[in-house]
Amino acid sequence: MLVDETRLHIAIQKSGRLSDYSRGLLRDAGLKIQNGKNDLTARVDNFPADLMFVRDDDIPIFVSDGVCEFGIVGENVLREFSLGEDSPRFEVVAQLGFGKCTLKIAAPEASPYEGPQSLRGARIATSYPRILQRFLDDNGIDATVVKMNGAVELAPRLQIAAFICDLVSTGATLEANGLRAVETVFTSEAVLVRTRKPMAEAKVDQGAKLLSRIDGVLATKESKYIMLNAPSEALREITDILPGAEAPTILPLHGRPGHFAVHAVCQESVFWETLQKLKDAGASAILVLPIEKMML
Ligand SMILES: Nc1ncnc2c1ncn2[C@@H]1O[C@H](COP(=O)(O)OP(=O)(O)OP(=O)(O)O)[C@@H](O)[C@H]1O
Ligand SMILES: O=P(O)(O)OC[C@H]1O[C@H](OP(=O)(O)OP(=O)(O)O)[C@H](O)[C@@H]1O
Ligand SMILES: [Mg+2]
Repeated sequence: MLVDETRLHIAIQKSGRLSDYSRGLLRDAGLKIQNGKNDLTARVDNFPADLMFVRDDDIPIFVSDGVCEFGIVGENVLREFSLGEDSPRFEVVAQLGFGKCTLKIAAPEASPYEGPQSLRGARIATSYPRILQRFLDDNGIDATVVKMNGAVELAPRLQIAAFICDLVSTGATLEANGLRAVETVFTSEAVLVRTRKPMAEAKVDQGAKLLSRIDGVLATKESKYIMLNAPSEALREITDILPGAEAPTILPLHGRPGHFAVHAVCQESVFWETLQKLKDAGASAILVLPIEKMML
């Protein structure tokens, strides 16, 4: 499969925090993925692409080497990889809006903390030694980085280290382990990466198509189609209120002189407060519709 010069290879996490979102995104982009939970690859029936289901840590190297032209991975994993490479050969082509988390340094709840200087001479356990070391260097702190591959939150209790540096989203894991965040090191979300290694012309074209579809999927997530009626004197105020709408369509209403229908694609969230403002400005019959597909 890997020698096929016409099919794209896309690496996504096999099982973990990003797996379902990654599959969901590709499905929304129209790719029919057929495989069982234990398969390591899947052929896409209706697009010239094959999926590789791998550990997330392996995705940067696969994309950098060009074994896979695309990958979906957390910025945290990409950064850790990049800090160990002279010239990683990939580029981030889309921020995907899921897998949002923050790499934080945490300390036992009871221990005192007075800023980064409290880390001097301490042992800090992490699965992200390069990102942590860069943070320490940037802050002029001499500390010992202890590499752990998982269950990092246990390190203080096991007296392996006084501090940890791990991913946090809700904070529930820290709390369950009697820890509190003291420093923010790196903020991350899932991204789509593309190899910088030269690829066959057919793949360049297919890659552009894939990216255009994914951009469309991402755009529809926030976007809504708004329809409303309004008297001519309210049109200016109403079009100013519409969030992220460029060039709305304005059509005369049949049988109601001086009244118009306004149609617009809003590329920002439309909240109830916005609808109230539109109504107060004179709009009526306001409809907000989801957008299923969009090609920009
Ligand atoms: N609590 C969280 N909330 C949101 N996103 C997270 C969270 N924890 C991790 N992530 C993001 O999801 C990615 C995958 O996390 P996961 O815990 O599934 O990785 P893993 O255990 O290293 O999996 P693998 O077996 O693929 O190596 C992380 O690299 C990070 O970008
Ligand atoms: O702030 P929270 O919402 O509690 O999330 C943080 C936890 O999530 C991640 O682990 P995950 O649950 O993905 O398991 P893993 O350690 O096996 O990768 C991370 O390593 C933390 O342990
Ligand atoms: Mg991993």
